[in-house]
Amino acid sequence: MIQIDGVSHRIGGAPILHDISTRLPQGKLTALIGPNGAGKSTLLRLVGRLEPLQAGRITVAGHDVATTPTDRLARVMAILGQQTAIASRLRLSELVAFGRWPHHKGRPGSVDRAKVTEALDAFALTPLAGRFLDEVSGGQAQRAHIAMAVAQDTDWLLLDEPLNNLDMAHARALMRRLRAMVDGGRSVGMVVHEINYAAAWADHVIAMKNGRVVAQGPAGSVLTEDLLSDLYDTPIQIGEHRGRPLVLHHC
Ligand SMILES: Nc1ncnc2c1ncn2[C@@H]1O[C@H](COP(=O)(O)OP(=O)(O)OP(=O)(O)O)[C@@H](O)[C@H]1O
Repeated sequence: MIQIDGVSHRIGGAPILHDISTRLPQGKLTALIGPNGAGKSTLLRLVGRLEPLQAGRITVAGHDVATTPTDRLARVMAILGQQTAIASRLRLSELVAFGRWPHHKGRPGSVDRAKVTEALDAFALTPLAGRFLDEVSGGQAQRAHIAMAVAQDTDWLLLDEPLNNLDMAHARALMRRLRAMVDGGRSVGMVVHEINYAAAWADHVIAMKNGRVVAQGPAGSVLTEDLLSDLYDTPIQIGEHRGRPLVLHHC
């Protein structure tokens, strides 16, 4: 479980997160939803220690993110943030291989190479493995970054808007893969904008607005017409497709 207790955060003096307490359950796919600027990325970055905690406490599978050594934490949790500032003169295979660093610390072995090959294959990147990042499309680069996080082979995987730039087929393939990882015992937390991906695949949903958690629980209990209409300040209807909620908001 990821436990978040009393987390508040300011950027340049401006309050961004207000006393957030929530949890991401173990062995589930958790979707963080909410309008632009709600604080989803900031919260995920604090969990993934991409930003230092200012107030409150976060533990990941019992490891306090404020005090656990980086190499220990990197074998428990992989995080892919929204802004990835990685050198573009890097081949896709090299980028994905970075995911193995916490395991081999500079001396990759056969298991590390196998995991990289597996991750490249899983995201249909094998034919592009020798290309540089600035020689592939936005969606292909996005898949390579996700493959890097998956290659890290951690119990927890945190992804900030991983569906960005992905076409329908690759988005569905990613969600199926994340679902399979969760069904195999891993835990996933992801920021999702396209609400129907949360509706179709998430077990647990955390809804945020104005730096606060406004609802949390099983997908079916959070993805209701009233709650989503309030959350996004827009009229939303909920239908049903194959026993899951289908969110209608296009007209
Ligand atoms: N570096 C920064 N400097 C100043 N304000 C920031 C900075 N980063 C984020 N913020 C502000 O913090 C708030 C929360 O941003 P955050 O990116 O966490 O929201 P979000 O829910 O992930 O939004 P989105 O869906 O648009 O990605 C926003 O009001 C944003 O403008």
